[in-house]
Amino acid sequence: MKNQQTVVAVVPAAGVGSRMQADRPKQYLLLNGKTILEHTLNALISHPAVSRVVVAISADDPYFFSLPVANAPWLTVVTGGSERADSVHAAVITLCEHEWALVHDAARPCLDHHDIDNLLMVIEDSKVAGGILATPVRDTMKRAQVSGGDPVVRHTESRENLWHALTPQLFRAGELRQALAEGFSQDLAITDEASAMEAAGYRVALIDANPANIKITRPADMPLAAFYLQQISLQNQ
Ligand SMILES: Nc1ccn([C@@H]2O[C@H](COP(=O)(O)OP(=O)(O)OP(=O)(O)O)[C@@H](O)[C@H]2O)c(=O)n1
Ligand SMILES: C[C@](O)(CO)[C@H](O)COP(=O)(O)O
Repeated sequence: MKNQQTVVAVVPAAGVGSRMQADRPKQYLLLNGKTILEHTLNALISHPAVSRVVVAISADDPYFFSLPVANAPWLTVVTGGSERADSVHAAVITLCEHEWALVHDAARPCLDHHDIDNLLMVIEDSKVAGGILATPVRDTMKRAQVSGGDPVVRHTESRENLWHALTPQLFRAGELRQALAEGFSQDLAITDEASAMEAAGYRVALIDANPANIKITRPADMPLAAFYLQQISLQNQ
């Protein structure tokens, strides 16, 4: 069937980056001479399996169209929404239903092609609807007791079979679009594509991935991401 193996990257880039406390949304902060968003778009479109990219930006984004990449023939721009899931949905509805949506945070520029290769293998796995890059939790996990003052430990959570979900997350566009719509209608907290797919009853593969694929969230993440980007650049030489 047409489009069954076509992979389209979907990049939610409409956030404000409030936790970064910068003078602009974090995806437009510079790392090693380029914006975080440019690094992320390049990491995706330079992979041979990625045919094109759909990026969701905020309606009042004053930065995006000043970037050289804004005129790329392989790039489609849509208007994002109030939550990340709304931005993803706005992009996914532009795909054909049998195309594969490779959804990846704009804020994760340290993505290497080896991890994309491993994730794409789920396309051949009939036992799952898709998959996500993830890393096993390393630290002891504490549940906090919130009682108005400084947080204190309520209890220690078991970290057995506990993983950090990363992105990209890969699903058929038609199934993901439907799962997101159902999640919206049920007021689900959809913080990643897999949570919508899980709620819709699909099996989702966990693909053990490079922990360098961090989501740039707070100022302390910037020097670490700069280092990881340099390491990826050296590996690709
Ligand atoms: N309404 C939104 C919110 C977030 N995102 C995107 O989703 C990704 C992951 O979200 P997060 O790291 O939370 O980014 P922000 O929401 O911008 O950060 P913060 O929560 O600190 O404001 C980011 O690339 C962000 O641009 C989006 O496209 N649309
Ligand atoms: C999608 C994600 O990056 C997986 O860990 C994460 O859920 C995004 O959360 P955020 O609060 O929108 O950054």
